[in-house]
Amino acid sequence: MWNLTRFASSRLSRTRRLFSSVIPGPCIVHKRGTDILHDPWFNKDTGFPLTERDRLGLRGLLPPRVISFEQQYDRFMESYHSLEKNTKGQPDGVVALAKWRILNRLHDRNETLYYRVLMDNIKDFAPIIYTPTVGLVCQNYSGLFRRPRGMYFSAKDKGEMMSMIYNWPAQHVDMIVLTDGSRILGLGDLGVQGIGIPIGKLDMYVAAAGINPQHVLPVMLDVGTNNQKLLEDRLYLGLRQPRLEGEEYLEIVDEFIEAVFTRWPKAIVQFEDFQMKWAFETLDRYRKKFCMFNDDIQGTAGVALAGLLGTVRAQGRTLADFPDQKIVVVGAGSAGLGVLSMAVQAVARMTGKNETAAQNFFLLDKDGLITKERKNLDPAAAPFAKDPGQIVGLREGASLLEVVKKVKPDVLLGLSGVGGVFSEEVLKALRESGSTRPAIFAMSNPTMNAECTAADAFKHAGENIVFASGSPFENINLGNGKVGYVNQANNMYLFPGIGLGSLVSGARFITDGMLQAAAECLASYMTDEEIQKGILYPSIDSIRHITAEVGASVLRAAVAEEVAEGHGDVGPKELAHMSKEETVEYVFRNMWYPIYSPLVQEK
Ligand SMILES: NC(=O)c1ccc[n+]([C@@H]2O[C@H](COP(=O)([O-])OP(=O)(O)OC[C@H]3O[C@@H](n4cnc5c(N)ncnc54)[C@H](O)[C@@H]3O)[C@@H](O)[C@H]2O)c1
Ligand SMILES: O=C(O)C[C@H](O)C(=O)O
Ligand SMILES: [Mg+2]
Repeated sequence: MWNLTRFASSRLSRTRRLFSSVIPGPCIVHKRGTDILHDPWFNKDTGFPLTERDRLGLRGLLPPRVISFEQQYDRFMESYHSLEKNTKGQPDGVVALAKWRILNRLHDRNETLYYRVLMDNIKDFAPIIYTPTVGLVCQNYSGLFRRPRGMYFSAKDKGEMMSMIYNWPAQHVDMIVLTDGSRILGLGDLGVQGIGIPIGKLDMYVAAAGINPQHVLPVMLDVGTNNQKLLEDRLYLGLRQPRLEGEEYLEIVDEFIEAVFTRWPKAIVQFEDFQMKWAFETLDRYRKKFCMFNDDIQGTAGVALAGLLGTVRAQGRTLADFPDQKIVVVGAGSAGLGVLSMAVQAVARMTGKNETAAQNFFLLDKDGLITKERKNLDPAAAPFAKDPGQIVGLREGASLLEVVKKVKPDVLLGLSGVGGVFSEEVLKALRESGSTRPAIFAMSNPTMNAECTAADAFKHAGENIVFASGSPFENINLGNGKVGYVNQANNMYLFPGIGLGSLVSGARFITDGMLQAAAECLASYMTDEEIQKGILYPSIDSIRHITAEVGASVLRAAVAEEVAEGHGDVGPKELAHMSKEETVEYVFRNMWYPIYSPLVQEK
């Protein structure tokens, strides 16, 4: 691990020093008067200095007193805290949506202030703009909709996308997160309402990776929905038609991809929350041609692998013992299969044997244990299908409880989207597994879809477990001063660094080596002391720091694999000559930091 000062606290003065070299130079805004006040990219509200009020036609459009950024910040936080106080005792969903609304209003009004409060309070605000509240927002999006954000391409826009892409006001776009809304978290097909996910992911890109918010683009590809409830909802804002399938579907995605990379050839596209068949198909179709990745398959895999390697260390063993871990994966979808392939590749690298690399992994889907006897075995799951004879009595379709009792696994990893499948019996059976420190990864989102709660895990599987969930839970008080630590095993620890590293290296595409480098960086980030306590991932407070390190690892892998073409003034040769520390500094230097930049040139 590199010797960098942790970025644990985000108090402003320290952070400002770190970023002082990257404060953008004066930018000239061509707008005037109320057009500026209504543009969240440039708006400073009461913070416009007098010179800018004079020269941008703002005099008289604002109350006379100029309020400092810090005062504006405090004012927002005060109103946020009074909202917290006033909504105390109300149902969780009502409170969560009220918090989302107040943040969303700021987002729509003043992005600089919004991103500063988000960055500084990421632990409190991530659960609102990201999982779990973003799930509730998507479920209610048509009713909550006030102002559009991002772009919407629908099946009705066929043939028009190349011209539509030029409707986006920014000249320059770095990061695009794209969904078709077909598998939003564990909530299923939410059609056009899924746009909340790309918005939330890109908020994390700004907060964690320091991507300039003027250079991000959330995109919804609306090809219809198969959600009957939405089709019948009079408020539903998407196309009222069943989802396109087959070639018709792919033609829409192809057209969008062509339009995007024609206008912004250097952009990175993150595919998010596509149903499994299209997640794999589109990844296969585009990954060797464009700079894109699928977060649910590839980002999740790296985060899970880092957690699995951390688990071995938490058991007091060395990483060389990883191939001996017995791991049960529940959920054979895009995320579960992504995790398994990366973990099996890691075992194959460690042991030098491909044939036996999958032997300690057990895969279940909604029909139970997947074996070679499975009828209509999905080819993507086939490499992980068990030989029914491998463990006596382990039959095709065995239930999770049977599997846990027979296999006695070290790890139970859930990516099923089904809340509560790690039942009391299953957790108690895990307790009997004989593992020195069993691990439970209840990775499905949002909270109600988690395979079990943190409290149930510690209660039924024992206090000695390692626990991680996809959505946040509070740590568990185990009494006598002992804490059951709750990790958040969420792809947010990797996707911002994968995107950023690809961007600042100017990668032509995103290779397996780059993804592996990201996972290894995250895996090696934690100290032995932290790991012994059961802490597998960094605190979300240090997300910018870990993202810079991940980004730098991805960059170095891109250079090593000769896909880096350079970024801005920095060519591939310069990238290749950078030391490890220099790559981290370079990545930091490329991060945007939310402060008001001058909107007029000094006279
Ligand atoms: N924590 C993270 O970073 C992260 C990342 C990606 C996905 N996820 C979550 O993982 C979940 C699944 O995502 P996906 O893209 O793989 O979905 P998917 O629809 O592609 O796959 C779901 C899988 O779960 C299986 N399944 C359903 N019910 C089951 C049951 N009762 N027992 C066992 N298996 C069952 C299905 O057969 C299918 O194989 C979602 O809730 C998503 O939010 C979390
Ligand atoms: O969105 C998240 O929180 C993680 C993941 O991408 C998911 O689909 O659940
Ligand atoms: Mg996702």
